[in-house]
Amino acid sequence: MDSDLYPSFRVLLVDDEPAWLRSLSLALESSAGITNVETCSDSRQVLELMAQQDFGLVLLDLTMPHVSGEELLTQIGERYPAVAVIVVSGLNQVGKVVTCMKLGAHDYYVKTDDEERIVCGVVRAIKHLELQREHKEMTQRFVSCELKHPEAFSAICTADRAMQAMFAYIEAVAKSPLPLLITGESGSGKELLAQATHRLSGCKGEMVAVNVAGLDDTVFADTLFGHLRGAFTGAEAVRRGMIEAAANGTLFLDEIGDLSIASQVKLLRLLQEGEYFPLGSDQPKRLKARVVVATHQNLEAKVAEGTFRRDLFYRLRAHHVEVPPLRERKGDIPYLLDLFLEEAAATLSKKKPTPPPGLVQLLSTYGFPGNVREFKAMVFDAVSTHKERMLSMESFVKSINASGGTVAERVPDQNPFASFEPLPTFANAAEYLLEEAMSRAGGNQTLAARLLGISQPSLWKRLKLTRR
Ligand SMILES: Nc1ncnc2c1ncn2[C@@H]1O[C@H](COP(=O)(O)OP(=O)(O)OP(=O)(O)O)[C@@H](O)[C@H]1O
Repeated sequence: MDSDLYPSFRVLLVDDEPAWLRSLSLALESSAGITNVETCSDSRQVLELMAQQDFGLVLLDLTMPHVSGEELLTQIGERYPAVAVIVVSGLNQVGKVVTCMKLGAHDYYVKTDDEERIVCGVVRAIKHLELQREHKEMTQRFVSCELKHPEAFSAICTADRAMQAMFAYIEAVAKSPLPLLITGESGSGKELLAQATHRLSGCKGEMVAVNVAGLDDTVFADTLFGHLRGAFTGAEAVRRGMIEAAANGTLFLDEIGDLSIASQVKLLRLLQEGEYFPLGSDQPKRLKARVVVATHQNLEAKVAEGTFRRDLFYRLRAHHVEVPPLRERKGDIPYLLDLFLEEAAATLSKKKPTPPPGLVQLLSTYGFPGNVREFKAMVFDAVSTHKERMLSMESFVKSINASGGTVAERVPDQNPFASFEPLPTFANAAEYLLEEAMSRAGGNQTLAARLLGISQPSLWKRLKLTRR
């Protein structure tokens, strides 16, 4: 990109009249030095162009053949919420202006307006976007810095770099009024992160958690919005909704990926309009809570298959963190083991047991489909049944085998045989592998078998063959 171009992002002018496009680009350049401009006279090409280049601002005509300006405005708003759109139309109608502003237009000008006015509006929009980009960059810079409030994350035990970066991001966006989406596998710690976000938000109210999975649409509306007395048969008293309970605090909606389409519409309207009606009331109430949502589902895939609304998805992921599964942060295993041994011993009024040598290595070979929750339950189970000073490996091996014994995927970065010339024979390679596994497992056959992803009898047979 030519650094002499202004602004740093591209500005797209869309109009079916090439003469108007030429005249407007000339005015932008001569009056305001705006040179980073692209023009497009075919509305069908707009989204394709936007997918290819970094546009920050679009000047959009409304009445065009093929795709109308209003339709484009909607699609740009959905796909590129950070891009500002200024409508420049021949239509001088208040109704049109209101519709466009509702669809998310940044500003509206009539073509007959003084050209200078339009240029000034574009300059203002560019300044606004530059500030926004600067803010975003600052936020990203925060991510690499140390935490200002590590105590907010004290309940989350981790030494993982990706987790630390996520904490820094959460610190940077915790005070934002926009929603935060927390994704990650079940049991990976999403609710703990929601609590940390609430603590950092500085909000005086409570964090109110609602698990929306399995709520039918009426129960969802009643739970969130509440109702007046007599709103429906059986509504004998006023019910305060969870939104009100979370006023000046955080409304945490868990399992958002399971929300029915009808309830998705209600949630979208709540976020768009910032107000809601308790059932049976025609008096709107304001949403005064920060909304944080979580799911273990892949929302992008759900949007693609049509079971989650695209517009709601974009609204919810104004800020987004993805919690890595435990198998991708194995370095946390010894710390979590120590924490859970301590917690289990305290809960069960026992002395904290010593973990057997090789336990961390055994656990590192396991994929933990249930993540930290599963690990915690495993440790509590082992501590509750143990009798000696040293914890037995047996309970862990049983738990792993009972869950199907998934061995974590371990693909070496490089083929270890790539540099061999000549190649070892199959028997030689197997022998070296067995020897290495036994040495790493400290002679423990159960562990060595897990390291190799084979059963213990199968390991025993192979050892017998090689030792002949
Ligand atoms: N890093 C961690 N340190 C200590 N405890 C943790 C950690 N991560 C998770 N836990 C514990 O694991 C359990 C599950 O955590 P949490 O409920 O936050 O997971 P989740 O991702 O919200 O699960 P779900 O998707 O099922 O709602 C809780 O008991 C929590 O305290």
